[in-house]
Amino acid sequence: MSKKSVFAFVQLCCRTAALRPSLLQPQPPVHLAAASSSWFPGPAKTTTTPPRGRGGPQTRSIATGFVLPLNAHLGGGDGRAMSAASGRRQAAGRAAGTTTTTAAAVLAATLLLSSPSGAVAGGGAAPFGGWAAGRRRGAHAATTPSMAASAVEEGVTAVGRGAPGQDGAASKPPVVFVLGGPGSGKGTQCERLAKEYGYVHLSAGELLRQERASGSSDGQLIDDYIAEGRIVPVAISLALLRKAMETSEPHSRFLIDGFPRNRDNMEGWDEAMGDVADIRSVLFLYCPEDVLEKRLLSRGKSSGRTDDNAETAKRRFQTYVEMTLPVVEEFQQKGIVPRVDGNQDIESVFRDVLLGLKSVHEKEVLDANRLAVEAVCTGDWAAYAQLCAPGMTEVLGGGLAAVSPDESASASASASPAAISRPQVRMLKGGAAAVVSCERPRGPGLTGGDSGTAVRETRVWEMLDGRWKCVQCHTSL
Ligand SMILES: Nc1ncnc2c1ncn2[C@@H]1O[C@H](COP(=O)(O)OP(=O)(O)OP(=O)(O)O)[C@@H](O)[C@H]1O
Ligand SMILES: O=c1ccn([C@@H]2O[C@H](COP(=O)(O)O)[C@@H](O)[C@H]2O)c(=O)[nH]1
Repeated sequence: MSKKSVFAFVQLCCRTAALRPSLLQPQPPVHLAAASSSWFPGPAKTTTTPPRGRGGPQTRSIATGFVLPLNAHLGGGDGRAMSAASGRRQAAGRAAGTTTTTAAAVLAATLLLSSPSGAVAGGGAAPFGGWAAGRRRGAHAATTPSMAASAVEEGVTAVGRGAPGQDGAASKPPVVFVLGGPGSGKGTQCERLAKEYGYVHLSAGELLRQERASGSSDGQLIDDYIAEGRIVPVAISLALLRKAMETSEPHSRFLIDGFPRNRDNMEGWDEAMGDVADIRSVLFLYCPEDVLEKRLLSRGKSSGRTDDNAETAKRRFQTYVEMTLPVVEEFQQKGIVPRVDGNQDIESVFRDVLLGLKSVHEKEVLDANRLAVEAVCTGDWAAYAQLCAPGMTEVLGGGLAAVSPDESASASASASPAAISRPQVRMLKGGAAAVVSCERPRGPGLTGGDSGTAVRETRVWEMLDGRWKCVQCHTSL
């Protein structure tokens, strides 16, 4: 791509950069150790920031990393908010009811044999494709401006699931278990979370029904257990779950609906998956039995499910109370169980589900933010583009000299890993957007200051097509 077309692309980015008004409403005060006024500058403040030095408010193209003047109303923070001291670089950042732990160990071996990848839990070959394959830094680093520009164009079309992981650890697939009584709304809520938040929804019950329908040799056994409202032996359900996880797109985040249902499920999971998946949360939907029964009978009019009848519903509820609730309690003692009232309209339940998953989503945003900072500090614009929304803008504080593409490219080769400090996250829009502020090393893209000092950076993130995408970045120098 020629320099001219890079410039035209950058101009287009600047013109089309549209901040969503809802994100720009003044926010209640937040506790920010330093430079709190630059945490989330309201529109009035941004328009009055005087240009300083050679540029005043500027925007850096995500394509090239070099700095351009920004004529829009976006504005930038006061570059002097960062003191040398505060800106110093800081060092980086389980058969139903009867099996035993021994059975879990046998199960683990069975799962290894049945695993298509032959992966050994916790080591050896990558068990979950992109997750254990590690980070993709370096190899993707653009080394010339035109490579960076085309990487952006590819990145823009490559956004969505399947793009590089947004998880800082990037070695274990994140999992949220979803538990609750039969008919409490687990499937309904998971479907929506999957659609809007990019999770892969794995219903253990649905996997069992599919296995039964597939003509599997376990079909009759599965049928009997389901019709009786009992819990299928863990070796079967877990092998199905594991296979589904392994064959999902790389870097998927999983919602596992209706599992683990008893202690054996739990032990089986720990044994086989404890080292290869990261349980982030156990979402629990509670609902009175009479409501559950009504829902199941109503669903039974069209579902075709052999267990959607009054008799099986009663048995399922009993199994839930005797077997599943103790599992929920165990997770609760670990402090990872958001409890949501499932006896509300679907919309209200979803709102509470999002509140329940707030800490999970906060961690995701912080991880994405860390990856973005690393990409900027190492000049890995291809990786950066994957984390940014199309038309994303960057506003830099005053006093900057533009870095040339060549400087950016050569600096990327020698850049050290980025460390961020004092990250602050605030979730917005019911959890679909967030603002993250942190301090970071200056990185290769910024010149004109003491290279040993840090800069304060505030990024606005939005959940777009199931991925966290940076829609704007303000950097105070
Ligand atoms: N909040 C709600 N209010 C009213 N009806 C609901 C609500 N949530 C789900 N339903 C309905 O109740 C029935 C059961 O919901 P859903 O299948 O999501 O529950 P589940 O917990 O996944 O059930 P199971 O464990 O039996 O698979 C469905 O017909 C669904 O449309
Ligand atoms: O891990 C599991 C999940 C499900 N079952 C059996 O399937 C039915 C239906 O499950 P839903 O989650 O309600 O779709 C359940 O009553 C169990 O019999 C299981 O054994 N183990």
